[in-house]
Amino acid sequence: MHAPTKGAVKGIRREKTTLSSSSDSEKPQDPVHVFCRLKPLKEEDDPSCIKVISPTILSLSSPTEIKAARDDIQYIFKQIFTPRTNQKEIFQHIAYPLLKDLMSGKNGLLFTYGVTGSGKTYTLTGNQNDPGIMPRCIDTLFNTIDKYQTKKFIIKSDKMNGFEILCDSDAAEARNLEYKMSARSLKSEKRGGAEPKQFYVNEGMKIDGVNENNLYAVFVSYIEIYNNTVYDLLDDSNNKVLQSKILREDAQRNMYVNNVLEVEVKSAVEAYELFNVGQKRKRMGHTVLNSESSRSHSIFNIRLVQIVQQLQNSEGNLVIPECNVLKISQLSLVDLAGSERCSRTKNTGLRLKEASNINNSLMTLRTCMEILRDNQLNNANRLVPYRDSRLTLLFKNYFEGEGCVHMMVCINPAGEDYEENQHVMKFAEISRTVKVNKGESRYTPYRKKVISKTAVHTPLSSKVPIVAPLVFTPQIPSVKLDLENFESCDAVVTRLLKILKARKDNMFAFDREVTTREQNFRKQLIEINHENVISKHEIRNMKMILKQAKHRSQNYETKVLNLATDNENLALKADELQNVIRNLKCTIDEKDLKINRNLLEKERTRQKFVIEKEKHNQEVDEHLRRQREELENQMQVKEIKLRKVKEILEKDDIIIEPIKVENEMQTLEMEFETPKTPKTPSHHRNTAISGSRRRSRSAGDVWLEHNAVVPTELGTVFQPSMKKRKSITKLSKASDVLNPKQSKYCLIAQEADTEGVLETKLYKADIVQTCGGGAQIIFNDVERLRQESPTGTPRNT
Ligand SMILES: Nc1ncnc2c1ncn2[C@@H]1O[C@H](COP(=O)(O)OP(=O)(O)OP(=O)(O)O)[C@@H](O)[C@H]1O
Repeated sequence: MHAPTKGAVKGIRREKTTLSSSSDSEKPQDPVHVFCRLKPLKEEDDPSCIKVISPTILSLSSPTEIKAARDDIQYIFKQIFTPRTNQKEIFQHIAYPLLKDLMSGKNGLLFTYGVTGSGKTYTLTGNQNDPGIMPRCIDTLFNTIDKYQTKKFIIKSDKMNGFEILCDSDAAEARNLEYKMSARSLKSEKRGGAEPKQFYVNEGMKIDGVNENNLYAVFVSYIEIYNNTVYDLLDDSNNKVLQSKILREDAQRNMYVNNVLEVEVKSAVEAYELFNVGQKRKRMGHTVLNSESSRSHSIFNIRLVQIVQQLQNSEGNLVIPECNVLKISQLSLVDLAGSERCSRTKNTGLRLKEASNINNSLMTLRTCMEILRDNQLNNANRLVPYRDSRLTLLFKNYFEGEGCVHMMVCINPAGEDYEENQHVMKFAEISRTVKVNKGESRYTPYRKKVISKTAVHTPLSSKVPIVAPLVFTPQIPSVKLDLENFESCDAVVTRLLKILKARKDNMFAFDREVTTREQNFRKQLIEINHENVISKHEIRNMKMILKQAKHRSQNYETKVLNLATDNENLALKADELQNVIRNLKCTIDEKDLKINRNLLEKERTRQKFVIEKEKHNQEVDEHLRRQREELENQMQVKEIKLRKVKEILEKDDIIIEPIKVENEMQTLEMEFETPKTPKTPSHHRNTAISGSRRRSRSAGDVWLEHNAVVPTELGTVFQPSMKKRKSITKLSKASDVLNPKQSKYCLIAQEADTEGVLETKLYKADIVQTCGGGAQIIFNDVERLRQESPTGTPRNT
């Protein structure tokens, strides 16, 4: 299988050899021609999902049960062929124009696309009674070039997607070899009882306008792409299993199958036989939907090579090309495997793997078409993923380079194919809008290796001077004597004598000439011999060089092969890495999703916490408010009590000396606080607001005033009333408490905080004499005096 040949050709004057010199961007373009063929329904009144509206428009409608849910969708094609259209009409409309292009040196691609069992193989191959596109193409081609063909093996594939011309003797040798081989195989066929060959009736169609000045040779190859691997169906290497082939790019960046067998065929029968050989090797399988389903994509390739004797120049006149040129064109007929839904086919195991590979490659084809269309419509520059599948990689040149592309969409209108037909129609719709460059005739120069036997000259022969033949003169004439006439006899004898005399005179000169020539000849012989020896030596050297060159070329070939394999492996690795990248991207996406989910969760928790906090703060505030109210209530109660104490004190005529208020700005707060400790027995409990009895009693008590610090002068109104007292700063001697007159003890402590609040605490106690002669101090009251500065200035204490 070889890809279309394109690109400028070295060594040829363009104006003489190519018909167009426009740049790629200016090249005229053609859309992909998309045709549609409808397969006959099993029964005429079976429900159909297709309605033909016009020769170019059809509508696809859903089967009856879900019809209400969706509307009919219309699709446009270049031409629609109804079930009544026969194979010949299909050939004439679809393949004939491509054959014409082939004859004029342009490339063409024709492929069938559709759901499994929709009639792709039937359209392309047909059967013995009703041949399809492929056999008709071969017939028509050979009917056209019949007597203008080259002798076999004059043109030979160079195994690098190009062709070369062999000399007559090499070609004859190759023909002999083939003849012997075919005789041998014929014998073995006869012995083995080979299968009868299939033939069909050639309808004698021809293509008009063949250039009778050119010589033609046809080469065919047949490959299949099975599970994304390329195989040569005509492989003659006697291997039991077909070896996979790699795809390579030639010097003009055309894709081709490396080492594929291209067989030169001289008749339609030969070509069709080869097709049958390949067909037997093609992977077919039985599926639920088709008893003979193609499990691979198959590509039958016809390459036409023309030895161009005359060319048309830009004015349309015929001219003789300046150098030998070949015109190479090809037509690829592709039978794609059918797209299928596994749920319908119920495939398992190998069939399932095949189906997934088929669907993947068709998916890649669709993606390529979509991106191509996007690039063309929107001037985008997206990378077309040809490399994702062998199928698309092989046909890359058709979509990127030159060549007319025809696509036959095969449709089974049966209702159960509705869903799959929808996908097929969408693909057809996309393909219809993709444009490819219009095909152009391309020419390749070649060097003819013809060695004409008549023209063989040794280098010496040209040096040898042309010498006149050596003749001994004068020649002796033939004489006739008339014996009856003595006089005439005498005259003749006299003439003869003269001649003999002259010959005798010439004899020495002739002798000399002979000797000279002999010497010259000898010299020449020696020279020739010498040259011969040199030539032999040279030939030996040349042979050595040739051998080395061959060796080198073999090494290069091996290297190239290895590199190609490496390249293939790298491409595979790249594919794998792409997959890894895809998977990693998926993982990253998943992780991103997780992170986002976590962030969301965190935010939710934070909001919950804020709400909780607010709630808690409200509760604390409420609690504090309640406590404050409670304290205020207690304060009110205490104030009432204080007021009552005051009234009592006023009644008892206790004079409280007014204390001069030094700072009018100072507010005075006096607080009598009863400790909230559990109540002590009543005889120890003497508070500042206890009854008048205690007050009057205490008036006579002697106090032991214990100032732990030097108290600050408060200058307050209320002062502890201790008329009789002894002041100490340190309780160090026992006699201080053992004095029986002292019955009261008061410890004075003062504290100031940073905001200027000064608090004086009086811890009051009874001094009780113990029976052991000691004394016990029992605390029973605390008086607190708080003094606040309205300015809040801290006081020095
Ligand atoms: N237009 C037609 N007229 C008559 N018979 C047809 C037509 N199209 C298809 N058939 C028949 O339908 C059957 C399936 O067709 P075919 O094998 O060509 O399908 P396919 O699309 O190549 O399937 P697969 O993708 O599975 O290889 C065959 O028996 C074929 O003869």
